Amino acid sequence: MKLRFTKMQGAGNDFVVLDATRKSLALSPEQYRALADRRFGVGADQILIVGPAPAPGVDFSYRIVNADGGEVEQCGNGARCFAKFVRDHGLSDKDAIRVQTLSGVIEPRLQPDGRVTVDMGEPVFEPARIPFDPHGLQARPAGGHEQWPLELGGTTTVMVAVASMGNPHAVQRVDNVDTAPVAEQGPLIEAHPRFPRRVNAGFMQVLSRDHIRLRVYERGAGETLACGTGACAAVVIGIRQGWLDARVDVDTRGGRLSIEWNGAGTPVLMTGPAVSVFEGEIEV
Ligand SMILES: N[C@H](CCC[C@H](N)C(=O)O)C(=O)O
Repeated sequence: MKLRFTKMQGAGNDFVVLDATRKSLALSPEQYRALADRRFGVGADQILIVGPAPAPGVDFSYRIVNADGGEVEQCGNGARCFAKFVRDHGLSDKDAIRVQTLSGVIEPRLQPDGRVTVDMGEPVFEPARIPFDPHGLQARPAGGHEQWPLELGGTTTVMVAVASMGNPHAVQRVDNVDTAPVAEQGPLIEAHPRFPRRVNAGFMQVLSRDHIRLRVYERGAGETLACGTGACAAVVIGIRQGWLDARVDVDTRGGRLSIEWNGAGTPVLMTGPAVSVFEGEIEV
């Protein structure tokens, strides 16, 4: 099958974007993996499939498939690229675009400076809704801002806090993201049995109450240069732990994301770049 695609990136998290607004697309996990392959295909962390409005009151749908071929619930950097894609391709002239994802409706808004702000909805912290199985673990400190001891085998136990932005995140605070054991611990956390749907593993360095550095070993993609939902998860966790204020700049290896959260009952707002790199055609 010949496919037209747009290659995009948001803070270095890169995507193959497919337009399924006029004609539905049903690719297999193998075909998605082939598209994402950085040697034999286009290369991407995720594939984004833009579809028509599934219901009144929503402008589009948008599906996300990780490089490993698995479909997932949400993608923050992808949401910004989605919004730029539909504007660049004349599919919408709106500034604020309501889009249905597997984890609900989100609303990216194109800003005059070219960045995109996304209302990512409210974070979730209850373990069962992450999902995370804390059975037999003692949270520290007990109470609303708990961290959990996660055994990684051998003598290594790390303290993680968990959150969902529609997709699951386990975040640990580290002294320096440059020396954090992302390559060693990332895969162990991602596939840890206490996360029945696996998990994105975040490593957060707190520089000040409004500035952090972050690396994320993503579920189904490995370490990416940036993770939008990971930045949201790290900030809301940092706010609950008392380390951060409501507005935080998140420096990732691929660029800066700005996150705002004003506490329980309010949505997380994420602002960052969205860039089209090239258009192409490929046989899959
Ligand atoms: N790997 C993620 C999906 C992509 C999220 C990330 N690229 C973002 O910008 O939020 C997961 O399996 O939940």
